[in-house]
Amino acid sequence: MSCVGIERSFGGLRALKGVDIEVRRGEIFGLVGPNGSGKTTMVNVMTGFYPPNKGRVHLWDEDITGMPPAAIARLGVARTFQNLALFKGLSVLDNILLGRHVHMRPSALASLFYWVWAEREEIANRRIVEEIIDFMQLQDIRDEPVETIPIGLQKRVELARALVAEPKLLILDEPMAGMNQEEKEYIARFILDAREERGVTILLIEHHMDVVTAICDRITVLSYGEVIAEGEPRTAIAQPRVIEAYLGQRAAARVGSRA
Ligand SMILES: Nc1ncnc2c1ncn2[C@@H]1O[C@H](COP(=O)(O)OP(=O)(O)OP(=O)(O)O)[C@@H](O)[C@H]1O
Repeated sequence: MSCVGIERSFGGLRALKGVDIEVRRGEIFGLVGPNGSGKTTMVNVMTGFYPPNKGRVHLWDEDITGMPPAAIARLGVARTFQNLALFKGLSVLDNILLGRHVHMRPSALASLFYWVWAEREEIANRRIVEEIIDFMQLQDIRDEPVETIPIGLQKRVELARALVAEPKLLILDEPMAGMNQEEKEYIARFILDAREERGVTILLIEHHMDVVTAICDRITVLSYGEVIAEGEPRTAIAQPRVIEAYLGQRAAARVGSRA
């Protein structure tokens, strides 16, 4: 995916001020930056939730600028959200099955050839869902109501739901938020395996710098809606502008906590 000159404002606030980002096929790409720097807004632009005010978004060779989210999802872009977006009251399995909806046919047409298609589709959907449940090691809790399992596992279910869509590009918005070290390592392993075994390109928004430097091939660092560094993770985060941006945030937090 390549984004060129992306601008996006909310009222008078310029959340993105001409951002260029290129995610190459097959890589694990990190999008980092202090709170409020524009990471989620950028992902919303990429996935069609917020069309940019200026700039173009290409998914490999196709210009997808301004396309609605459902159309972009059908082209192979899946995402998880910063805050969990699972359906309470449904089981783990049903939540994961919902991730297949991008591949389901329009109902009127499907009903015409219902018996032929429905059966074939059902088999295909089940096969991929079972494969992903295995891959994400969720067999033991597949029938549990999703709200009753621990947060770390709920995050894994969300990742599974995104993977059953068989995306070409998977965008993960802070998949490790609120996790302990062991859970973080688990998710990091799954991300690496998703790339190796399933050929998925990954864009990762992540605050844990140890994870970013361990698994990302390249990163872009945003601050106040602008790119302040990019490239190999260790080199990029060691740049003075990046250190300054993060130190500024910590200082602001200290002042805030004293007020
Ligand atoms: N829907 C919106 N309406 C108004 N302002 C918004 C909206 N979405 C984001 N913003 C503002 O745009 C700026 C960038 O926010 P964004 O959520 O993209 O940052 P972020 O880097 O993802 O932050 P965090 O790490 O805290 O999630 C912030 O100042 C935020 O308040």
